[in-house]
Amino acid sequence: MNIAIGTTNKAKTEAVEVIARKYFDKPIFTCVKAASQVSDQPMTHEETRLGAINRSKNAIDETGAQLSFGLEGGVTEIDGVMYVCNWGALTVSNGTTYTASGAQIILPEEIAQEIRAEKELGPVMEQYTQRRDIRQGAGAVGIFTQGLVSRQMMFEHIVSLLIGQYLFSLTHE
Ligand SMILES: O=c1[nH]c(=O)c2ncn([C@@H]3O[C@H](COP(=O)(O)OP(=O)(O)OP(=O)(O)O)[C@@H](O)[C@H]3O)c2[nH]1
Ligand SMILES: [Mg+2]
Repeated sequence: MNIAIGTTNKAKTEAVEVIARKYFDKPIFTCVKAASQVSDQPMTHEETRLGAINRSKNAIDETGAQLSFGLEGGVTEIDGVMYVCNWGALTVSNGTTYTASGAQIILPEEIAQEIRAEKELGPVMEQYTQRRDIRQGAGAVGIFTQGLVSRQMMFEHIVSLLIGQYLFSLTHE
């Protein structure tokens, strides 16, 4: 099974590879920097979801794979409180696209203010933690849960939701 992943971010590619290996026979993964066609810092659920969908569609177009995953992180606000949010999309070569969203967690106000000032969360987290490339490791979700939930774990859950929908469709068409 040829599987495309619309990113080279390790937290995302590892999440897809760990879960997909459980359900597909000898999967072959191709990671491409697929365009999200949304801003580098999506600011709503709608924009984050669209970024995931676009990545999955662009990645399958670029690779000719049978399945393709797009994973996108963003933020959203409820009553003035900012949350990090996450969306995934799985596109099948027949054109069907499944979507699912993942965990959301409050961002400290000092971080939220930086995002409202149009900075990207990844670099803001590096500044906040004085650690490089948080975005490919623990992630903001990992930092603010004291390591209980890493960014990869969070994306593994979304990938399971996507593959589950795909497997359900195979038995209920
Ligand atoms: O450290 C982080 N921990 C997180 O939990 C998290 N969730 C979102 N973001 C950031 O929001 C922007 C869009 O996200 P994003 O989907 O484009 O991710 P990314 O840029 O890291 O990877 P990619 O674009 O190479 O696939 C990027 O600045 C991400 O760094 C996070 N950064
Ligand atoms: Mg990005």
